[in-house]
Amino acid sequence: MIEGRGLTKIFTPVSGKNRIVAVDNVNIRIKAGETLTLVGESGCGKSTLSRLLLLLIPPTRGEIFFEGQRLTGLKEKDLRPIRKKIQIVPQQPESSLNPRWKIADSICEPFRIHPETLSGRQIEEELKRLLKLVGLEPEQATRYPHQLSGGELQRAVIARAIALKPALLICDEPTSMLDVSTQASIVHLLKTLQQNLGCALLFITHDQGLARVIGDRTAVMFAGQIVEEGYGVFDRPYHPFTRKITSPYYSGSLSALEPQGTKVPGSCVYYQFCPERTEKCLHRPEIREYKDRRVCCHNVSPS
Ligand SMILES: Nc1ncnc2c1ncn2[C@@H]1O[C@H](COP(=O)(O)OP(=O)(O)OP(=O)(O)O)[C@@H](O)[C@H]1O
Repeated sequence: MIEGRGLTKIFTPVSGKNRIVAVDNVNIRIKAGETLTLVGESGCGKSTLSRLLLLLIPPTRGEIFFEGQRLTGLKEKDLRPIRKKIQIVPQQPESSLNPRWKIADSICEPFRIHPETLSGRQIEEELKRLLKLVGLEPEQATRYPHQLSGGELQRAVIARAIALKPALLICDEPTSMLDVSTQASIVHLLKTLQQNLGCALLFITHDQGLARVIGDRTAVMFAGQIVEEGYGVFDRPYHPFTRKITSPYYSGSLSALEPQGTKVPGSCVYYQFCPERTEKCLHRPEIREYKDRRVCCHNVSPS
């Protein structure tokens, strides 16, 4: 349904020095109705990859296809109908809702942006349906964002995101600002909605525990690259980085990675930290199929 080929995003500061390769030659594919969990530590490029797929920023290199249509290079007017089909549930619901608007107005915003979808009376009916779907009371929709809890706000944002019946819902750390019990109810809601609507879900998180709960296919990102992708990634990690982060001794932060030497330009992105590196790793590996996986490592060794 959506596919990124060779996606690369390089941010260049005004000074022109110290360019940041936020996403580095990523191939990603999400099929209709499936869930892909994208997991990786802070700063590895997860949000940048999601912004590329949402067509919010152009790739430096690479192409995006949606339902077989090549999107890169399309004019804005041609992208408009596609934008409706790819929606986001962001990390901080309050910053994506207008504080001066009632919740109902925010939820119905997509119908104003795309007036060809619904009008007048239909919008009122649809609002009632959306509120019910996400578990909000009609009375809560008459309030302003500061009058709702974090979990309620996230439900409102989800209602807005599904209003136009998207084919792909990108959830960028949607529960990281919520307490544990609210997290669980929002994850449950997203999975239920996905089943009911039949949309695909790209669930981005740095929380491995959450990624395990979401299940399905998982992609592990490190330094702008997808280093491993497939089913059962956490139970049977193939890549040394996945093995490191799934080890019971991993503290859950990149600072726990111990450099084994200095960075070598052109080497594998994990070379500096990899205890299993060999001479071959001085040359960057391509991601390749291995049994039920795609792994970016010269020394793939299933555990
Ligand atoms: N607009 C930008 N200009 C310059 N650098 C950027 C920009 N956006 C992101 N970056 C850099 O790109 C890298 C990847 O950032 P990104 O936000 O995609 O990571 P992330 O994995 O989503 O992190 P987090 O989990 O903390 O949100 C980081 O080094 C970040 O500082």
